[in-house]
Amino acid sequence: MGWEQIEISLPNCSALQVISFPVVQLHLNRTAMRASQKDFENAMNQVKLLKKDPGNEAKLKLYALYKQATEGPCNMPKPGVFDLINKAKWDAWNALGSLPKETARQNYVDLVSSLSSSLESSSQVEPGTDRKSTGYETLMVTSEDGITKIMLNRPTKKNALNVEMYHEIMHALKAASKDDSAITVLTGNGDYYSSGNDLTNFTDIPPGGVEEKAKNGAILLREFVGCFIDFPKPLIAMVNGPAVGISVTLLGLFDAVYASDRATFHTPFSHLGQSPEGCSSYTFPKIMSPAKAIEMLVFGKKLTAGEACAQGLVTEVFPDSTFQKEVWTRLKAFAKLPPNAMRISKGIIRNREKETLHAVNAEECSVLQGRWLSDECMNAVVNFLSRKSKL
Ligand SMILES: CCCCCCCCCC/C=C\CC(=O)SCCNC(=O)CCNC(=O)[C@H](O)C(C)(C)COP(=O)(O)OP(=O)(O)OC[C@H]1O[C@@H](n2cnc3c(N)ncnc32)[C@H](O)[C@@H]1OP(=O)(O)O
Repeated sequence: MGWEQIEISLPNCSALQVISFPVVQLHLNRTAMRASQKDFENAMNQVKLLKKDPGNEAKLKLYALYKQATEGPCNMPKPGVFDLINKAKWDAWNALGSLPKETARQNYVDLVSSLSSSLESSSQVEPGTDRKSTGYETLMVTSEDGITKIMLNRPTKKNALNVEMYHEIMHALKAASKDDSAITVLTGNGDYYSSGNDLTNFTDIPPGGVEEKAKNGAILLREFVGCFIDFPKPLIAMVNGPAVGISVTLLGLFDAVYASDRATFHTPFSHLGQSPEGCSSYTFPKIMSPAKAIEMLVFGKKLTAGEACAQGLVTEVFPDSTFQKEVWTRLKAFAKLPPNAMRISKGIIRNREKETLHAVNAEECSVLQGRWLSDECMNAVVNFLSRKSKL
């Protein structure tokens, strides 16, 4: 059997997003199959024509089904823990166990067919989603009525923060600090506020290896959190849905946090082999008491919006059905207040803590740099990427 590999190039490429798709010339026994060779070949051609990224989970499933359909059960040695992409592919193939080749072939055809229709219909339902609308790839930034709104705009990825998004948020915050708006609002597009750090950030390892990756990650994170510490105007979070990881920890640096009653607040750092960031090791114990902070940051307790409000992390909770209307009405009223008075008052309240916050930020980033190199962290990332675990 002859076969070759092609790679589909996708926007926002990370290592896992260039998982190879197999293209084969098959010489299969038609009579033994439920899906014919022609169906299988058509399905493989259809994959190449997909206009939207089907996502890593689907790509791994396609890879695994293709291997199972053409070679049978996984017979390769298991890749090492740091070989993230090959390990994710191996895990996906191995998970199919002794699934018969014919069934794998049929499942491949069915999966491609469902992907083709769902990707087509989702692009009809949400035109513009995930597309550049304001010069940003991962954000929608608008400024009106004295309010600059920075909206995280990767709804299909639950607004996970990829490296590009970290850079774009820093850029947007710096621009907002200088524009003529009175207040700045951060919110999410879609059903999530944010699922936190994009775990595929861990996959494209530079020539300097994982150490260099971790070092660059710590530099990026320190600069990113620093922008929140230094932001001079009232900064408000509109938490429209569940929030995870760094999107939660940063809330301690906001001046008001309004949440939908659909929102939840989850910092599963120990589960991920990681440690707190966003200055939360300092702000959370102050906001909610050390014991409550430890429940969240060490034991990964997920809070409802009501619980987060009772503990002081959230300013006020609104029913999801009226969340947008009520909060925007309030924000528009805030934005009419004299901007200089608001900026100066925020400064008096926040400035004396700034030096401490920068020191905490530096320490948290340095600790995390070490954590990212640990087996605990690597295993958690691999497990998520190979779909063995979710929060
Ligand atoms: C070493 C270099 C580092 C460089 C970066 C430096 C800065 C890092 C600083 C911060 C470090 C850590 C802080 C954190 O934020 S830790 C928290 C990390 N987040 C998670 O662990 C969440 C993982 N996601 C999930 O558990 C689930 O997706 C969910 C959020 C519970 C939602 O589940 P669902 O069933 O409703 O939806 P699902 O199908 O899983 O998701 C839809 C698609 O979105 C993708 N996706 C969601 N969240 C993430 C994520 N955090 N990272 C990457 N991808 C994510 C998911 O994979 C689906 O994609 P696809 O359709 O399969 O392609």
